[in-house]
Amino acid sequence: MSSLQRIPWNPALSTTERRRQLVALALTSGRPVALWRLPNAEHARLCLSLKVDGAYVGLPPALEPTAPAGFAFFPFRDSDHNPPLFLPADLFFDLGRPDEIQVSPVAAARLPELRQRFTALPTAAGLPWHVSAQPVPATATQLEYEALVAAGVTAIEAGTVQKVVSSRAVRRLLPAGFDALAAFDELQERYPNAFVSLVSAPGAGTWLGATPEVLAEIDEQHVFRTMALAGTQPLLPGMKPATARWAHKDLEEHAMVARYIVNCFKQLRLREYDERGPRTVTAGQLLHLRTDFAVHLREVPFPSLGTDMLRLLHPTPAVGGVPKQPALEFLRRHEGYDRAYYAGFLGPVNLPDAGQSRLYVNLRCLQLRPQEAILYAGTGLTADSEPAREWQETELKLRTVGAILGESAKVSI
Ligand SMILES: C=C(O[C@@H]1C=C(C(=O)O)C=C[C@H]1O)C(=O)O
Repeated sequence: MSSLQRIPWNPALSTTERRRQLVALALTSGRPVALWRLPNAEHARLCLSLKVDGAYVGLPPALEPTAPAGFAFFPFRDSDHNPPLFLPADLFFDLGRPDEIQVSPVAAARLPELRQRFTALPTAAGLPWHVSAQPVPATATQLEYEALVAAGVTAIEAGTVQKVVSSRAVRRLLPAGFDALAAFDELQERYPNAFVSLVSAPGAGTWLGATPEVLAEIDEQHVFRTMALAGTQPLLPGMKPATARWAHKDLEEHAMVARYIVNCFKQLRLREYDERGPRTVTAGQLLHLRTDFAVHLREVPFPSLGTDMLRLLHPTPAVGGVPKQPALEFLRRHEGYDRAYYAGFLGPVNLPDAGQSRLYVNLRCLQLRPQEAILYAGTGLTADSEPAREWQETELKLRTVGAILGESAKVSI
């Protein structure tokens, strides 16, 4: 367990400049950095790792309070191309407490050197964000995406799968003068109830997003939570979430995710969970159906519940399908591109304190490249899916993170 030590810190810089220079400290020395803002929180937090290869791990992180503190960044599918990352918290900065910085024993031992490097950093230079070494993914045209949806429906009709979540990538030019930190701030402002993140790591590249979906969290009250989030419609002017009506297809798609979560609890022989929903929630300009699950960890003798559930849950049928393996196999064969960290999961583990972890599904996100952004979106398919409507749903989902790119052009290939 890495016990962080609080150190008073008062450089002659504003909070925003402190954040920027900490990011610069990481990036100019080839190190990973993560910046995030929890739903409905006022301030963002930042975690920086000193050891680059300490970051590469195979398994999803352990969430017990005794496990290392850091930031998890996991791909949709574990592969050499997209390594699962865990960024140990060597430096932890809470923008709500800008006059202190928390350091691991490793960082504490190197403080004089770190302070010196920090002070010597230029303040106006561009930031050398990490760029993924993987090729830019193939992007589907409307025709191609609709053919993928049709293939999914055929697989459902044939009984190979009950549900599968198809997705696609889109390339957009970055607007002139694009600044990833300013974009992060814009996402915070636009989406107060989303988990907003900006992660840059060697091997993974740089990812920015605002997701509505909790995968696994343990809060300060020792409550484990997860959710089924599936079923989507646009939030139209004058519409109230409480009176939204849902199509049979959405209810069915949602029920499959909720049932999957209940099955994960069953596999662990845990009966003491609280289930609420489904109810309608807003996520940007969209409405979703959501069922919340909670377990009071003080009331069940199950200290590893968070860790075990995380391993069973990912990827849930909100982003993969049912049954899991045939759905993943369908996607591997038909989807035609590498999702990389889209639909993976990310978030702080044992931060800001031991016993608190918050992992989210990496949705409504983009990958940053030097001149362009790659945006990702998917839709759950059932037997009733209509290809043109599913395309339209991906267009709507792309607007969440796409909003920060303004009217920037699509990259035509
Ligand atoms: C796959 C995405 O979203 C997921 C799929 C949803 C659906 O099919 O209705 C809804 C929310 C998310 O669980 C995405 O945003 O790319």
